[in-house]
Parts: sequence; structure tokens; C-alpha cells
Amino acid sequence: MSFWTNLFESISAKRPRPEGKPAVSLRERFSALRNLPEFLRLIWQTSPALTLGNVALRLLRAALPVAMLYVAQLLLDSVVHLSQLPAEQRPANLMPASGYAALEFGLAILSDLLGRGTALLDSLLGDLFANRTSVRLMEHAAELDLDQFEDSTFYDKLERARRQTLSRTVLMAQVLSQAQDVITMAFLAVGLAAFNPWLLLLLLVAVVPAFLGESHFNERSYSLVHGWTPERRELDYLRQTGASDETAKEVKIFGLSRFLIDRFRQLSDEFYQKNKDLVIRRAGWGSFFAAVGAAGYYAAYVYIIRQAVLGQVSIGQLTFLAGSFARMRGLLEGILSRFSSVADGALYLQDFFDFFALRPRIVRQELTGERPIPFPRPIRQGFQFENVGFQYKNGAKWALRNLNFMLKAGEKLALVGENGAGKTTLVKLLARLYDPTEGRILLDGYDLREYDPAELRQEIGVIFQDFVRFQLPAGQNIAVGRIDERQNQDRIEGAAARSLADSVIAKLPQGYEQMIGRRFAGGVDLSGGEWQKIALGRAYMRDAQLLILDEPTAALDARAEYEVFQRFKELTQGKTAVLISHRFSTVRMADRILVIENGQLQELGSHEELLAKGGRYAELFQLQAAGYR
Ligand SMILES: Nc1ncnc2c1ncn2[C@@H]1O[C@H](COP(=O)(O)OP(=O)(O)OP(=O)(O)O)[C@@H](O)[C@H]1O
Repeated sequence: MSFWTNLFESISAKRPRPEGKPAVSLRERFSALRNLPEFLRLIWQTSPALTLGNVALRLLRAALPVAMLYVAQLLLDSVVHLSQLPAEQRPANLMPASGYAALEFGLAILSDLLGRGTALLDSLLGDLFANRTSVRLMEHAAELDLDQFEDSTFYDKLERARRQTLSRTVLMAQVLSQAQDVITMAFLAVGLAAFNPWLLLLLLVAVVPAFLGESHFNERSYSLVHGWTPERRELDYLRQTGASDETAKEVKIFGLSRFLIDRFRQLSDEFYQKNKDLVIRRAGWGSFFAAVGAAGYYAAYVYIIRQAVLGQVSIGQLTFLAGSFARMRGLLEGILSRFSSVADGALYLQDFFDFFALRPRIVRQELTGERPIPFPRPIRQGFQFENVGFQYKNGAKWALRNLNFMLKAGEKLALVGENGAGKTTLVKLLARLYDPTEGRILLDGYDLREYDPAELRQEIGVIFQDFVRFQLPAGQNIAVGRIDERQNQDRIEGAAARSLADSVIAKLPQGYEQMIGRRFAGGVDLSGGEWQKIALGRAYMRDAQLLILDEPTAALDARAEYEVFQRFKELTQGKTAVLISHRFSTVRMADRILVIENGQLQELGSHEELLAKGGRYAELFQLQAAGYR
């Protein structure tokens, strides 16, 4: 005990632990193995036929080594027997030996075929499993809440779960090979134990140190990689920012590439150094343990040869035993070292399952016991904010507080306020991307949380100021507003006409089929205002009862903006709408205007009322008007 403890302490003496990240204990590694049954279940679900085939081939392969060794023993003994016959009798007695030789040849061919068969099934099953897993990861990520995406520990989890997609297929092959080798071992052990059980013990002594060493270094490397997840994310970010179409413009103008490259180099060098120390120590100790293993093997070999010399075993048995011992040593070493990589794989699986264990919190809730509450069509009263307050998880202050007002059905409400006042946050609460931290929002008398979030979102169309520029054909870029209608060309063109995107698309060489954005071959990029018209088209694509436009016209020229809003009033007749804008020419078209300051409601009323009141709105309006005079 103390020898090994000292040994391992000396191995790890000079290695600083990755900052703040505790190493993974052997117990944790063992307990991570409990993830394997679930993992195997997932593999089985991927393809029962491929899994069964794989297992069957491996079972056959497991029995082959002992069969081959045994046939070799018979062959040798019969050759020795043959050599002891008078020369003239030999040709007539060739049969058993040549039969064994043919059998051995057959087994060798079979072994090769089975090896290739399992490799093939492994690769097919692995590919299928990796694809299914990626799909499941995407599906699950789609179910989660926005604030979960804004949490960096969540991202680290997602990152580790994603990164391991490939290694999971390796893990699968390892688990299966492990089972196969254990069975082969069992066959060989029976033969060896029948000869002398002490040889089995010698075998363990020869191999266990190598296993412990391997296990120790695997644990170190898992801790290192695990502890470095945030930095690796940063590395990816730097790599991407340094060379992507979205950032190239600013990186060039500001001359940022040196800054980004230096940071990348610094981080990657640091990781390289840490990893280098580890791999060097691992190689050194690995050689030492291999020597211990070899000494054990040769001790056994000498013993078996001695028995042969004493005439206690035949030459055939000598080859069988020496072969078995060598083979078992190889197998046992393989099993033990694979055990630690399987245990590591199982630790990574923990990240994977942890990610799937995350549950969205924004779901339908039963608050009044009346369920399910169908979404009102049409909305009769509107959205009532009752003392609504909201604080971002990672935000120090309240983004919104004490909000009390009614967004009436059919009303066009404009939100006005300085940068960071809380306008976008209010809109996110309406779409239930977040739930209020305090207070509640009622829709026609029921808490928003009582409606099905998916149904709610179907009835709300939001175009955010940072809308996504999808790298898709123009028509599809509008169709994302109602993706199930993407084949409905009339609807797409109707939406484009309302948002003025039709004139943009008319100028594109391939019209609605034109790929936009620069990411893919043949893509054409648009100006900021042209993109905005496309994004606005998404709002019209959707037949929603509540339309929210968060600074939808910021990039539009004056004429386009005027036209957009003229149409907007007509086209959203009877619908409820919320507009966020910093342009008062737009804002004044709304029925009522809500002024937010520091997350609090400051004023609420029509343009005329607020001007007459001479408060904050009047002040901001005059300020902007003065700029035009
Ligand atoms: N995801 C987030 N996590 C933490 N804080 C946030 C987050 N999003 C916004 N905030 C903070 O909440 C406050 C309100 O932000 P919000 O985006 O609602 O402002 P806004 O009125 O829409 O501003 P702008 O006119 O600049 O678009 C700001 O102080 C902002 O820093």
C-alpha cells in the first residue's frame, strides 16, 4: 500500500492541479460506470439489428484465440510424434498434422474475417449513433429556456456534451471490445489455471501496476480537459472571431488580428505546456510499468520451459501455455487500461446525461386548477401587467420593476425609453421568453404561465432588433416567420409586399430563390435596411394576434420608414401591436405611448396627452424635433 501510495505521490508531485478544479477520485470514476447501462440502451435503440450482429460476431471472436492455441498445440504434438516415427512411415501418417495445419489456416482466415466484420459494424453503428446523438442534442437544446443559454456553466455543459459525440462512438467500441476480451480471458484462464493457478497470480502482479499508472494519468488528463472547458470555449471563440465573414470587417478596420492571435497563442501555449508535462510523465511511467510486465512474463516463461525440459509438459503444451500467458498478459493489460478509458468515457457521459437532465422551466403551469386554458381567439381584454418586476439571472439590478398597465386588445402601443431602460426585456416577458421575477402578467384574466408556451408563441410575432440573418434563400428567409408555410409562395410574396421586401427581392438575380448572406456559394449580401425589410416580412408571414416590432425600422431610410408604418397601421387592423422605436415620427403613430425609465413606467398616454402633459416624453420629443429644425 505505502509503496504504491508513495509511488503515485511521486508521480504527481510536481504537477499543479488545474486551478480550482478538484481531481476526480477513483470512487467517482467507478461510480461513473453506472452511466454505462443507459449508454448501452441508447446504442441498442440506435439499431437493434446492428447491435445484435456486433455482439454475435464478437462472441465468436472471443472464442477464437483459445481455439487457435489449442489447434497449434495439437499440430505441434502431432509433428513431434511424426518426427519420432521411422522415416518411411512418415508419409502415411501425415494426416492428423496436415489436418490441424489446415484447421489452423481456416481459423486464421475466420479470425481476420470476423475482425473486419466487427470493425465494419462498429463503424456503421458508431456513425448512426453519433448522428442520432447530435439530433437529440439539438432537439433538447431547442426545448430549453433562453436564460439557460445565457448561463456560462450551461454552455460549458453543452460544449462538453457536444465535443464528446465522437469519443462516444469510440467508447461504444471500447465497451464492446472489453466484453469480448473478458470472455477470451476467461477461456484462456481456464487452460492456464488447469496447468498452474499460480501463473494467474503472477499475471496479475505483472499487469496491475501498469493499470494503476494508466488509471492515474487518465484521471489527470480528464481533470485537465474538464478544468479547461471555459478556456477551450474561448479558444474556439478567438479562432472564429479571427476568421469569419461576420467579424472580418471590424477585425480589419480596428487591426484586431494581432490582439486575437496573441491571446489565442497565449492560451493554447499554456494548455500545451500543461498537457506536455502530463504526456511526458505518462510516457516515462508507462515504460517502467511495461518493463515490470515483461519481467512477469519472462518469469512465467522460464517456469513453463523448465517444466517442458523436465518432461512434465509436451512441446505442444509448452507453446499453448507460453502462448496463453503472452496472450493473457496482452489482454489483461488491454482490459485494465481500457477500463480507465472506459471509466473516463463514462465520466464524460455524465456531462452528456447532465445536459439531458436539464429541464425547461418555462412550461405550462397549473395555477388555478383550470387546465388547459386555450389561447383566446380573438384576445378580448388584453395583457394586464400587475406589479411586474424582472431581474436577469446574472444582472445586478432590476431590469424592470413595479410595472402596472394594460396592453389593450387591438391597441398599438409604442415603448419609448433610453438605451437599457428595459424595453426589450418587457417584450421578452410578453413572449414568455422569461417569467417575471415578481408580479404577473395576465392575458384575458389568466396568468400567462397558464397557457401553453408553444401556443402563446404561435400567436405572438416578434421581430427583435438583433433579428437573425439566416443564410437561406430570400423566400425562406421570410418563411421562417411561419416555417410550416414555407411552400406557400403566395403567402411569402404577400408578406414580402407588405414589408417592402418585394422590391429588394425583385433586384436579386434569382429572386425568391436567391441565397442571401455570404456564408454559402452564390450568396448575395444585403444592406442593413434591406435585411430589415426581409425580417419585417417574417412578421407578416405570421398570422399572429400580437405583433411586436423591436426597432424594426432603425436601418430604413426616411421614405421606407414612413411607408412601412402607414402600411403597418392598415395591415394590423384589429390586431394588438407593440412598437419599440427611438424615432418619434414613428412613435407618434401609436395609440398610446409608454415611457420607461430605469425599468419603471414613467408615463403612459397618447402622443397628444403626453405632449400636453409636458413631462419626459414631451422633453424627448422636443429634443428630437429641435434636431430637425
Ligand atoms: N441577457 C441579459 N442578462 C443580463 N442583463 C441584461 C440582459 N439583457 C439585458 N440586460 C440588462 O437589462 C437592462 C434592460 O435591457 P433592455 O435590453 O431591456 O433595454 P432596452 O430598453 O431594450 O435598450 P435599447 O434601447 O438599448 O435596446 C439593461 O441594463 C441591460 O444591461
